[in-house]
Amino acid sequence: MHRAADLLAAYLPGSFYYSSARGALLADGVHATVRAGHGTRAGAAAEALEAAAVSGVDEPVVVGAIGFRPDSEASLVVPAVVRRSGAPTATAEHPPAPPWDAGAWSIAHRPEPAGYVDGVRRALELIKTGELDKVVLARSLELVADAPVPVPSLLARLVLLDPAAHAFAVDVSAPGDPAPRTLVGASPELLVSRRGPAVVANPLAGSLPRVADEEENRRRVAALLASAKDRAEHAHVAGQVAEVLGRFCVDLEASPEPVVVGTPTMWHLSTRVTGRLADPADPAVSALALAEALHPTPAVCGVPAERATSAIAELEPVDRGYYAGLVGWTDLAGDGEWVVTIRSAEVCDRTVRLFAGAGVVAGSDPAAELAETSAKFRTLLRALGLEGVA
Ligand SMILES: C=C(O[C@H]1C=CC=C(C(=O)O)[C@@H]1O)C(=O)O
Repeated sequence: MHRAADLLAAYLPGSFYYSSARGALLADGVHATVRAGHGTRAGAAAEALEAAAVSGVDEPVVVGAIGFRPDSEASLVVPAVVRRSGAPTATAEHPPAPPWDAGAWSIAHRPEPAGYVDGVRRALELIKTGELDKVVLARSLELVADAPVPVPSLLARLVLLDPAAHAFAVDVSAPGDPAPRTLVGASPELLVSRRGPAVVANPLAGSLPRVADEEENRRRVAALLASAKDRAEHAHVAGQVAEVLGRFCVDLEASPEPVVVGTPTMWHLSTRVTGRLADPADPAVSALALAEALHPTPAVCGVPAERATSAIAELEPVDRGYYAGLVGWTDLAGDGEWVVTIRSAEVCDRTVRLFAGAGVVAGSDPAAELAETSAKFRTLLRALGLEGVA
C-alpha cells in the first residue's frame, strides 16, 4: 500500500488516477485495450481480465471512461501496473497555487447564457405538451490558455480542494487529437460500487449553489428539502436507480426521504441505495455491468430516456463527449466503483472544455437553471484559479 499523497504526486498524463473515500488507484501502461460497443463492454472487460490473469498480470483491473451517448467513445484498458493507497485526506497543506496566470485565458460560452435560457424554455414546452417529464440540459465553456495546461497540477488542486470527491484523470486521446487528451474532474455522484455481494449507489438531483454565508446555507438546505420541484426532479433518479438495481439485488433499501449533501460549491438532494446481489458468483454482474445497466440515469439524461436523449441532441449545440458518462474501475472478482462524469473537463494542450447541466422539470425557472450550471462550473474553475468567469 502506498501513501495517497505519493500516488497523486506520481500521476503523469497518460496514467489513470481515481480516488474516493474508498481509496486511490494509479494505473500506468497498457497491458490490453478493451474494445467493445454499447451493452457489451462489461463482457469484454471480463474477458480481458481473465486473459490478463492467465498471462500473469497480478490482480488485473479494467480502468477508464465511457462517454454519454450509447454509441459514444470509450477508453477502457487493462493497465500494466496498478498502485493503490488509502483515501486522500484533508491535509494541512494548501493546494498548490495554480501554476498559470488567470489573465492568460480566453473564454467562449457554448451556447451563450441567453441561448441556454432559451433551451430551458423549449424544454419546458416539451414538458408542457407531455412529451417529457424531465430532461437535463447542459452547456459548456471552452477555455484556451496561452500555454499547455499542466494536468497534474489541475488534478492535484481538484483532489486537495475536495478530498471527499471522486476525483479522476483518464487518458481519452483519440486519433486526430493534436495532443494527448485527458478527462479530469471531481464528481460527487457515485453511479454504483460493488464489493463482494454489496452494492451501493448514491443518486443526486435537485440542487442549490453553496455560498460563503453559513446562515444563508442553512436556509438553502431547508429550502431544498422543502422544494416540491426539486423533490420531483430527484425522485425520477432515485426511482430509476432503485428499479434497475432491483433487477440484480435482494434486500434493496433506499432511504424514503432524500437528505442534503454538500460539496464545496453545491448542495444536492441525495438518496443512498443499497442492496445485496442475488447471485454474486454470476460473472455477468460486475460493477461495470451494473454501471452499464444504470447509465444514463435521469441525473444526466431524463424521463422518458429516449425522448430526453433526442431533446438533448436537439437543444445542446456541443456534443457531450465524455461528460455525463461514467468513469471508474472493475476487477476480476467483479468488484469496482463507477461514478457519473460530472464536474469534469476535457483538457487537450492549451484547451479546457467544461460542461455543466441542470435537471429541468415542470416548475423549473430558466434563470435559476442558468445560475445552477454556473455554480456547477465552479468545481473546475476554482481548481483552475478562474472563479467568477461563468
Ligand atoms: C448534471 C449535473 O449534475 C447532476 C447531478 C446532481 C444534481 C443535478 C441537478 O440538480 O440538476 C444533476 O442531475 C452536472 O453537474 O453537470
